[in-house]
Amino acid sequence: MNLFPADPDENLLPADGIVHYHGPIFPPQLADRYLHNLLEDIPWKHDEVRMYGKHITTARKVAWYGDSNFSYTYSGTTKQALPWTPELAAIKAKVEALSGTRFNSCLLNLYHDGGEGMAWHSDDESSLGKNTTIASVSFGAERKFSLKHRVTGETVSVELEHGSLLEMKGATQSHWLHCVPKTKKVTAPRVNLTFRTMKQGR
Ligand SMILES: O=C(O)CCC(=O)C(=O)O
Ligand SMILES: [Fe+2]
Repeated sequence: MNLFPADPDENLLPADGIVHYHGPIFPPQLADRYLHNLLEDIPWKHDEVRMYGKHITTARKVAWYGDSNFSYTYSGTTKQALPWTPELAAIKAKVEALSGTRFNSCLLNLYHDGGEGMAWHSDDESSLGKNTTIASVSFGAERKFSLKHRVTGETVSVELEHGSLLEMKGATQSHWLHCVPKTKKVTAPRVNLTFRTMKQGR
């Protein structure tokens, strides 16, 4: 739990980018319903990535949704976006209303427990464009989300609550890395949705 209610207008970063944490944006019962629906209905698959020339299958599972005819290439693999489910479309509409941004795709991540996380990275692929807004919605177990400045090494962390929204905007992806650290304390699953605006469908 965050001790103070989130202020969506407060910038969590001291410089070189904008991160707004809205806290929970769905009533708890609706957030529970979305979590169960996402766990059951999404065709979760292990992610295949190329790292240091090796083919790696991740422990966490992923799925990719978007407006029709999107394909997306990263780390040497090409993915085809699935069409929005009614629940994802509803979540997207709520996020678009709060952020004032339109999104055309979403990467879903399933962390089965605290033994799974995401390493330091930034979402700065050329397909996303510069100064893109990424809206991150979390359901299930609360996990720490950390940002680290590429040059100064300064870090900022926030606990992402069940049903919460975090926005990364402006120059954030150019100057800051982010990660979801592994933790022994968490034994329950978490689903994260990152809504993105890709430059074009192919
Ligand atoms: O799970 C999260 O909160 C972060 C996910 C993320 O950084 C990504 O999908 O690029
Ligand atoms: Fe990311």
